[in-house]
Amino acid sequence: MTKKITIATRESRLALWQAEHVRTLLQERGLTVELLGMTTRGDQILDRTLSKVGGKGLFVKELETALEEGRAQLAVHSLKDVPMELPEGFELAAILEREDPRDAFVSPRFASLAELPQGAVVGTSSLRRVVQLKAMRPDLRIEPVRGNLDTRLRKLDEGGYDAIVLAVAGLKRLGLAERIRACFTVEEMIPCAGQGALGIEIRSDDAALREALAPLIDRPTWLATQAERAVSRSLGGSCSMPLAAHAVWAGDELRIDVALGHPEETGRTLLKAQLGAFVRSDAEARELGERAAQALREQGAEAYLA
Ligand SMILES: NCc1[nH]cc(CCC(=O)O)c1CC(=O)O
Repeated sequence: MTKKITIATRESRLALWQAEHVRTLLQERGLTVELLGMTTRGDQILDRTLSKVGGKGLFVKELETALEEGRAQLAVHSLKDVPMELPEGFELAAILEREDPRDAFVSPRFASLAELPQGAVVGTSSLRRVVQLKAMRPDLRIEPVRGNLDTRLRKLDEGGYDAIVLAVAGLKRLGLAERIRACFTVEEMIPCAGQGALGIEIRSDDAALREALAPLIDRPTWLATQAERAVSRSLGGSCSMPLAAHAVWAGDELRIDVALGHPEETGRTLLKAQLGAFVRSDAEARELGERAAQALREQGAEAYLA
């Protein structure tokens, strides 16, 4: 592959960091890479709740059109924003080594969730975070906060919230780690499927590029996120549901933690399960995820799925 490769990317600071990161990795392998910045529908309507306007797929659609039209050859995504089923003709060619998958507690005044006074206002628009926060602290008032990372931090600093919850990985990538007051453990606040990992999407017919990207695949992350995404897919696949799924390796064993809350009655009992298996293949990883989804069903998940 001597041809130039173009990466289609959203223009948020986080998306650009991620695209630059992949550019550097490819340049280190001797490839010539440039970026094509694009504003997606998702970026244009950041003030409305995403689940109400069509979900996270809005962020990837325009990038896929650029791949389809040959204006770019690959797109870099936060894996957690990638729908469970990609459209016909596209695939994830690589998943990179996962960064810190935890969620962060960010506050100008309080050092941790435990220090928040009764009835404090916490900002998050993620239903997954809402249901887990309510399970820990039913007294909190949880308010939506939308926008990219810089916008959300600004809204916190302007005094609209006592604290907000954000992904550690995004804050670290943007050099904002000093804003983190405390990190939730992955058992306290189970991350969503794919959190902290980057996925590289290509056209399925681009075999040469698939081969060029293969060395970037981190096999442990690949298998762990296959299991996590299988949970979501098995329960109906919407990325806006209050579902958490996070898998970690303990030697050759992959252990997965899952949690499901109710999308409207967010204070309802959180369904939780923890399973493990020795996993060597994609099929075994997906089977673990499906068993975890089944464990949630046995606890009554159907009543929680709209
Ligand atoms: N939903 C937005 C989004 N997509 C990816 C990240 C951070 C990076 C990651 O988790 O991989 C964030 C910000 C956040 O959830 O706080």
